[in-house]
Amino acid sequence: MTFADILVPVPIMGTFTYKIPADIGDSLSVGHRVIVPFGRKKFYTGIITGMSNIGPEDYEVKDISCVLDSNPVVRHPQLKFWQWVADYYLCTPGEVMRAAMPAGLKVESETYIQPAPDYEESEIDRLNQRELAVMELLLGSDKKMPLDVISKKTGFSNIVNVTNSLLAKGAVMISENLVERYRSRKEVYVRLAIPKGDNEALHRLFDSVKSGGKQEKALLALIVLSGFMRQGGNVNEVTRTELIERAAVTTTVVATMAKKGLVDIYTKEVNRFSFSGLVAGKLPELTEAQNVALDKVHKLWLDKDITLLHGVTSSGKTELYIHLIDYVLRQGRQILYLVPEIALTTQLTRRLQCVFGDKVVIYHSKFSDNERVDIWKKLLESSEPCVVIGARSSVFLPFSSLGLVIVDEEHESAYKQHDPAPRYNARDAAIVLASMHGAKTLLGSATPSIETYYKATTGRFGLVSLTERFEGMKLPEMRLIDMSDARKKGLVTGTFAFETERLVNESLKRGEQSILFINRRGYAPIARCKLCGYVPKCNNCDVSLTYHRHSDKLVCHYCAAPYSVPDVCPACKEPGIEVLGYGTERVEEEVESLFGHASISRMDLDTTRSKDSYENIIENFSKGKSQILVGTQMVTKGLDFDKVSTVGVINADSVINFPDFRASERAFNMIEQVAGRAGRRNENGVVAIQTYNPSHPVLSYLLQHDYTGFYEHELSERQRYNYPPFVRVIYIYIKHRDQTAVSSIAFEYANRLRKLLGNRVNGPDEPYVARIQSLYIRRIMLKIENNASITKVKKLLNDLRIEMTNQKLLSGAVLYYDVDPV
Ligand SMILES: Nc1ncnc2c1ncn2[C@@H]1O[C@H](COP(=O)(O)OP(=O)(O)OP(=O)(O)O)[C@@H](O)[C@H]1O
Ligand SMILES: [Zn+2]
Repeated sequence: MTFADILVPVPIMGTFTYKIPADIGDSLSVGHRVIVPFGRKKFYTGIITGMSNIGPEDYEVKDISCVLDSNPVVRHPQLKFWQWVADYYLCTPGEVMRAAMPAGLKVESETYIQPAPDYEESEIDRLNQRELAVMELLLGSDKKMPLDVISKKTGFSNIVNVTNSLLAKGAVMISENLVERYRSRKEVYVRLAIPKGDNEALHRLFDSVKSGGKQEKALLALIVLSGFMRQGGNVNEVTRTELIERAAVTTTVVATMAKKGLVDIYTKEVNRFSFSGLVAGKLPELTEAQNVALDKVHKLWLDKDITLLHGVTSSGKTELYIHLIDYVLRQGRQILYLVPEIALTTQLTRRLQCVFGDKVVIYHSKFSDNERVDIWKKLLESSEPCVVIGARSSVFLPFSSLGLVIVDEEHESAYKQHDPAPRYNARDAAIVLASMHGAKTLLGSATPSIETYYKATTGRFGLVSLTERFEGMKLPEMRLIDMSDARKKGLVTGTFAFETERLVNESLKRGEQSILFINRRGYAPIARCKLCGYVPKCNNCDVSLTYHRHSDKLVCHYCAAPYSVPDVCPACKEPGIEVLGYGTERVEEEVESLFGHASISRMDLDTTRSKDSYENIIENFSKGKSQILVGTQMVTKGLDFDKVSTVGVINADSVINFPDFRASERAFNMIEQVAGRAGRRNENGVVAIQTYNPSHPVLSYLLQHDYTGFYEHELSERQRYNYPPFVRVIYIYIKHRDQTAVSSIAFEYANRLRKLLGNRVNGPDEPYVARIQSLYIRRIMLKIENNASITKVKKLLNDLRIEMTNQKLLSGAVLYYDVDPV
């Protein structure tokens, strides 16, 4: 073949054709990784998606620069899946590729700059101040420097402009270098320098070391570890680390032995992800109710590909999954087990490892890039049955024989990626992935999403229910606390009603634990001048800033920009800035003062930035080292603790009052889920729900743990106001630096779209936060009937975008789609 279609990780539609150099033609196939020149100067990693002998005639085709691996790194079905994601979520396959592959597999070029060789230092006074700063930096170092380093060292954010003007003055030249980020891991091994079975040689080895000395110890250890004296078979490979540990000697001893020719030291590339040698254990015995449910799942599998397991909290859904995983592993196939949040992998991994040993593989973003590449390669090289536990991006792994996909907590909005593209929902993508593999999908939840439950009750999905908790535990008692009433009566300290405080205290006295849920991180969500009412806002986003006590900064939760707390109010110049409201930090502080004798942990984005922090917090709480756990939605779902009896929902209203058609659903799920952490192994479970709006309908269903009642109520609302599952929603976002421009572009776009789609088009509106990172935002909502052709609508949207781009009506604007927003 002479030409290859190559997918490049850029947001441009379609693939690109390149010429295959004659000398490598035979070794290439679909899924191979190559480096190709792209644009004026850049190089990218591309994936071959097709090959042919006929090339394009209307333009000159560039050559593939080089081939990166001897075998394909992407499987054929993966490419099909990428294409589906791109088509469905209205983005480019290149964007999907960018999200799908670990960065370590995407070699990219970086721009370097250096002084031009014929540049005279005497010309330096022709440079302006910024140019001068860059030039001095370059002349002071003898190497060429990457642009981003220069930008960091000079503090200039727009380094491209300076570079261009320096180029124009002939002061610098630029070049592109390929940067390979993935580093394979090398391990050092030691072996005896004699053939196995040669006893004479072995004697000679021992003769040449001092009896009772360190070298003799090392020899003995090496013989044991390698199984050198074993009858038959090969010797085991022994790492130097193992050897020096076993023999209690230093590396110098081993090096000396190598010098004397007693042993050989050699290095080998190893996969960071190696099967750990953990052995499998026994399957848990199921209760009768669980067994009935399991049989029902198997029976449904005869004619349904997708089944919903609706089981109340702590009914043992995980135990059921374990049995199904075992069944599929025995068929020699792979399982993908999706969880919405990394926090959930800790307990789950342990539970699964007890049963499946080293067949358990974990994959998520807290792993280093190198580790992720190694897991990718492992799955690529072997089709061994295994179970992969992962967050949403694991749908992109190179599975070869998927037999089952489990989506735990399927209702979770964390399955949806918001930014950047692809804006996919891993639950829905996983269903498609499973069907491409001929695999089954099991969705599990105590509070299924409205869409899923609708499909399950109308026969599209199978439905299996578990209505009882394990060991007949009761669901916890729900207590509404009317905060305005409590405040009136003076029954509140800080943010805690006396009642909540009392419940936590009683738990403590019984030696039990409490979880306190507050939906905001930081110390206080608002800062304000108490004299003039001024509220500091982010310079780039249309939001007020959250005060973080730990760093003593005001932080924007949309762009992460930190600001110092002003000593005097910028508006009235008086020292009047105070902070209002409660976030996790402040609740933690208050808990410390109320329950000083207890030990407290906090789990939120800020306390879980490092790789093992989740594990430590959860581990500490599990083991009873802390008694009270304060946290954001991270503490609400899926965690399994024996001793929690009190759960406090500190501010239910902030969960309920959100301007969005899914607000009620989200509130019901979140509160029912966090309630579900209480009373899993004791009968004392109580949930205190603090609210200023006790008559809100969602709360009345929560009080009864009445999921189906809530579902029916919500479904009729959705029907009345024409929302999913009765229509599909696509949001069209338009962003621009200029407020007037964004308005008129969005208006024009909506008008043209309305001519095509009529009253299916709603808006444009300003979303809740109308400016983020200096871009003003408008949103158009599209509601499409379920029986309409979604393909046609998507084509229409794409055509309209192209038409408006060609007429230069979108210049300066960012436009993207969010399909099935959550
Ligand atoms: N058959 C069983 N044998 C032993 N222990 C069980 C069994 N079924 C459930 N359990 C125990 O009961 C607890 C709750 O089970 P599990 O975590 O699977 O519930 P869940 O339905 O997934 O709950 P949630 O929806 O809250 O995540 C766990 O500690 C689990 O080990
Ligand atoms: Zn901001």
